[in-house]
Amino acid sequence: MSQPALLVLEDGRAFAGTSYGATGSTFGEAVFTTGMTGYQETLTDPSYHRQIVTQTAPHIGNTGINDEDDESQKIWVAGYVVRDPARVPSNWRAKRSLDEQLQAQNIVGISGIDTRALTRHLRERGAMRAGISTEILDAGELLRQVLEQPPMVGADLASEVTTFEPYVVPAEGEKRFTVVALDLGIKSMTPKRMSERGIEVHVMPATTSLEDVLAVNPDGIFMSNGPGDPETTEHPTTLLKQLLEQNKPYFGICFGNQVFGRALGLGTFKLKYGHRGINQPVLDRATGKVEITAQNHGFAVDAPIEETVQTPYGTAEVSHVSLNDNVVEGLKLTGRDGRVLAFSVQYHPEAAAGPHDSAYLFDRFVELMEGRA
Ligand SMILES: NC(=O)CC[C@H](N)C(=O)O
Repeated sequence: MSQPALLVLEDGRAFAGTSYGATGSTFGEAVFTTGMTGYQETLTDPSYHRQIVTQTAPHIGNTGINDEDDESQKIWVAGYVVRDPARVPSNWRAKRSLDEQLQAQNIVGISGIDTRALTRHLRERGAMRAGISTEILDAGELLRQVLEQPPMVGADLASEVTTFEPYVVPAEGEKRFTVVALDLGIKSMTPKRMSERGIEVHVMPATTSLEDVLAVNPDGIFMSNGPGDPETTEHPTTLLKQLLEQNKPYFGICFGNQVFGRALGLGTFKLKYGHRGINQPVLDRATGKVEITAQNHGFAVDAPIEETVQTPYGTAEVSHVSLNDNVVEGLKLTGRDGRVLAFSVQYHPEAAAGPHDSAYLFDRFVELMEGRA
């Protein structure tokens, strides 16, 4: 049964609506995503841990929930904000409604609010802490609790989403390469995209030691997407520095781009409201081609776009930029031998959900390993 629900932002702006999914109270960073489709992949992306996600698309839930498209074992968003939920889901793969799935996983949501006004507010004021409740309908009291929550800046969250035990995703067809994928919040489509290319992927916990990485004799190293502030990635950053020192080819996605930036000595910083959606234009600076990409990031690498950066491992440069706001969307490192050693992107070539324009990056990783095999 739907009940009254309240959403309060940390600056006091409040939206009254109707409960969606589970009842109760929840807190997190309020962000918005512009994806018209792909809500199942969004909800189950571990990078959304501790975030209250607003969908700018007004109709959500139309295709229900299926048993194939989850990007991890569960829904990670802290809360969910939808304008107008589908009353009757309809899709040949649907097994249940989104509302039922949110309830089953105890995810508190709110519907029936003006998500356009909320999005415009977040664009103007920036992503901020928020709370949704069906129990505390007094805005002042809910605000008091919102202000007690920890901010996203400084949040070390990879340890809360990473796998406890290593596991192997076998290569499809003939095995060509072995890759260690450090799981900072990995989406299941990422190892799949590698295994399709003959890569045996050893997914390992975020705290894995250099010895344990080298024990499987990897041809390449991968670091995944993940939640939280990249300034807290001390262990993965140190590990990556050691692996670059040993000339191990590297590919990183999203958090893996930020870890790479930090390993190269660059800084990271929080964007005002981030990039989230599956319609984000990115320029490949080497080819001049534009890709439409899937994105979900609130932080970015601080690097000079027109200049190269000298690092202990070779020369680094910005390979991709956002065409919306010029934010760094990719990095490339040319090793001391003059060949590309490592690269990463801030966006999501695994495209789950999202357009497949950037799938070539997985091929580029294969080429990188071929060149160094
Ligand atoms: N999807 C991700 O890997 C996000 C990385 C990081 N947590 C950010 O918000 O920028």
